Amino acid sequence: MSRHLRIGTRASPLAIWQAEHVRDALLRHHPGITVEIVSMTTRGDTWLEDAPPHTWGGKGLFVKEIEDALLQGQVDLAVHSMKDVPAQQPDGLEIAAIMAREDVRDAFVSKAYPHPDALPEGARVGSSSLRRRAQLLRHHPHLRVEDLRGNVATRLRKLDEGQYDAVILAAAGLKRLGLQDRITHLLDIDHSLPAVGQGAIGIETRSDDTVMRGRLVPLADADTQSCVLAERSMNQVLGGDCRLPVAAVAEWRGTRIHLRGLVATPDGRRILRAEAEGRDPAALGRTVAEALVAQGAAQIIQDIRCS
Ligand SMILES: NCc1[nH]cc(CCC(=O)O)c1CC(=O)O
Repeated sequence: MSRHLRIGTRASPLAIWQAEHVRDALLRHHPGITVEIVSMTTRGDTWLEDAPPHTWGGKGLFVKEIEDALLQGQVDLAVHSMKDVPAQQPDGLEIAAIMAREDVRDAFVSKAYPHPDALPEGARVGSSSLRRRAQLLRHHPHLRVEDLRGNVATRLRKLDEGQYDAVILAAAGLKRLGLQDRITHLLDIDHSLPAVGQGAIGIETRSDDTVMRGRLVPLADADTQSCVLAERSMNQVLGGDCRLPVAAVAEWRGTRIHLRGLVATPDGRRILRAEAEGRDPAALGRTVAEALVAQGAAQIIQDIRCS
């Protein structure tokens, strides 16, 4: 039983923060082990072409290389933002633990404008997410939503340089990096329904590594895990991933999980919504997905895939 664990992660400052967070929790729960962080560059990090993310092709742009390292035994764990993790893991791998969720909301960041309502006609808002674009345009059709890529610091720098009047980022990333002061306004969940898994950190291992799975048990947060499972179950039925305008957020309400889901056209003109409550996360996800499909969600997703 190895006492030296290697964590595979992307190299961005946020990914490193998350890997260190997992390392610190492992060291707290398992005195006597040592942990090494192995950072690697993924296709999602190096993509430079001027094509919108939903056309990049292939799911899991940010996780594939790390999963390969895990399968080949070069690392023992992989730490991901659950938002970037596809619905299905490759054979032999599984998400063994999901940690307690950070703020699930999207954050509006701007120097001149306190709120999206204050943006003038034609203002440039940076976001490469079709999900954020659609929901913003729904209420503010007069805005110009423009592509914005790079890690959190890069996106803020592009805002500061004046390339945009505002940008939208996950609150979780800003808070983890100590950049919460940059948040101008936290977007209400009903105005910007978050991405599936947003704000949650997942830890992936080899399915046959029972020792590692045992060590991860104390790091898991059962409430977050069931919420993210409900969101992912909805997404799996829809065949969605983080590049599509699909959103979902689940939360516990007493003894039941409440799940809200959304599918939109990229221009925000059509927004389908469904919600339900239940105790079984997977069944709840399917229920909400089926309610969206009944409203035409499958056709919207199909149209985007083929465009
Ligand atoms: N798509 C990249 C990505 N993956 C996870 C986060 C934020 C952290 C999180 O949601 O856990 C981000 C950046 C962003 O959307 O602002």
